[in-house]
Amino acid sequence: MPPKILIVEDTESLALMYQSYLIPTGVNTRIAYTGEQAIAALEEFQPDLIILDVMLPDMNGLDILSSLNGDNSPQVIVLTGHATKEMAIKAIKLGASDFLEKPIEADRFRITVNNGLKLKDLKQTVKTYKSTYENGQYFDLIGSSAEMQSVYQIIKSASASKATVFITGESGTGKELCARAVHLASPRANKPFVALNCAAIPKDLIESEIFGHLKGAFTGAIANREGAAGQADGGTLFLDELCEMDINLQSKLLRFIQTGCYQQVGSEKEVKVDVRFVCATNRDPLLEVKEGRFREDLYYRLHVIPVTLPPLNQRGRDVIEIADALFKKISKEEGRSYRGMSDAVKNMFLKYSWPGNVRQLENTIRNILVLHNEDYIETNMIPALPHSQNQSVETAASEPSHRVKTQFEDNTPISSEIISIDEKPAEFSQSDIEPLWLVEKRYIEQSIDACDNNIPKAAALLDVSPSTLYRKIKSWEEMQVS
Ligand SMILES: Nc1ncnc2c1ncn2[C@@H]1O[C@H](COP(=O)(O)OP(=O)(O)OP(=O)(O)O)[C@@H](O)[C@H]1O
Repeated sequence: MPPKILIVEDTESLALMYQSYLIPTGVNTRIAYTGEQAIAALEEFQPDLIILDVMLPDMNGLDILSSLNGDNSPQVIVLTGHATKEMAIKAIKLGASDFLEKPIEADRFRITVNNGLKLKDLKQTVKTYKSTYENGQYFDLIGSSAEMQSVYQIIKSASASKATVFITGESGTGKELCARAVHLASPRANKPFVALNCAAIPKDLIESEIFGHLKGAFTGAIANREGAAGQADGGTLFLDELCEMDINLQSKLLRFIQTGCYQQVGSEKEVKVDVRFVCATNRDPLLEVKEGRFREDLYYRLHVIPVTLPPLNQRGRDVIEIADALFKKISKEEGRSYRGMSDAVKNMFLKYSWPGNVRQLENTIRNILVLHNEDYIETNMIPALPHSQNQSVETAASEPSHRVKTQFEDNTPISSEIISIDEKPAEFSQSDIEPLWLVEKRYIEQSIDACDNNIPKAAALLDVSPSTLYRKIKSWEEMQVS
């Protein structure tokens, strides 16, 4: 795909002249005559380079320059008719890659643009190089265990191809981070990465979320809207919790994957895009196929490069590496300082089973940092961690004190919230027993209520992902319908 260049210049004759200088180089250009048009084009056109006039009718071009700070920001060449040394220094300090004074001669203009594009490529290469497995980290995925290294290896091998990556793994194992790594390792890295969580979007809106809609296509469609497929053109479309997608919509998705073409809701017109698909599920996709909830042909179409993320408790010392990185990151976010953690804390982290995987570890670390001021993490600061199903209750309950302690195999007490079995209600009889799903439903509903219907917040406190709650709510609704 040719590089995209945005020319921001309010004098039409100059803008057209710059455009004509660039035509022989084969780049794709767009003109913005005002600051407002430039800001809209940044979002929509996603240029690799901007030629930016400083004096715009509605704003100063340097304000646009200073708002560009993302990793994938375009290179900027600033143009001015009244160059002062101070302004040049200011523009370079704000991140401009070069500065040209008007009137600009064609060859000089082309060389500067060409250098800017080379710099952009170099920046991307450095970024990819730096992010490729280094110090136990591959892009944003932390962990140097053999299990994770083989995941990195698969992503690397598949990076140049457009083949679909199918990620499976328990909730909280990092499927979304993995999908981002697939995108960042690929030649599409500086194009959009669009993530869509199929479980979090109501059934009747998902088609329009993926394909977009025309104004008036359904009640509430008050304007035309581009869907995720259109936004991801040239880049990567990540379909998270894919197995939750309605079976009827799966056939439209299959067609889209096969042909790259789709129709917006309410439109007959075919739209063609170039998208790489990455999808993820925490279900067993073959079981979903077997039970008729997931189309077999779609499964085989998508299941080209499978990546399985291991549960955190199968990644050896990764838990320490991730905990250390998260302590550093979250302490900064919370304005706390962090010096390190004791060996006893590391041991606890290594022995605990982490049923909620990295998400649970992240929540635990935030809890510690919010509730304690100390910068060195000791065992008494770790909150109570829930038992997972594979923990033998007997082991814990058979302690002399009849206390359920923790899941740590050395039975180290870790919390002020240790539950005493002796404290359970004495008169609990068979008639009090309710179906487990009902108890869970009531508890989740109460939790959502307590969080003023804020599902993501309730999910964080319940230590599950929001999609888990959306999925459960959906299944209860379906039970009511049938
Ligand atoms: N290897 C890792 N290194 C650092 N952080 C991680 C790693 N894996 C996951 N995380 C962090 O853990 C959290 C959960 O990760 P993510 O959302 O990618 O999991 P998931 O498998 O997609 O979960 P779900 O299936 O519930 O949607 C995120 O905040 C993510 O940044």
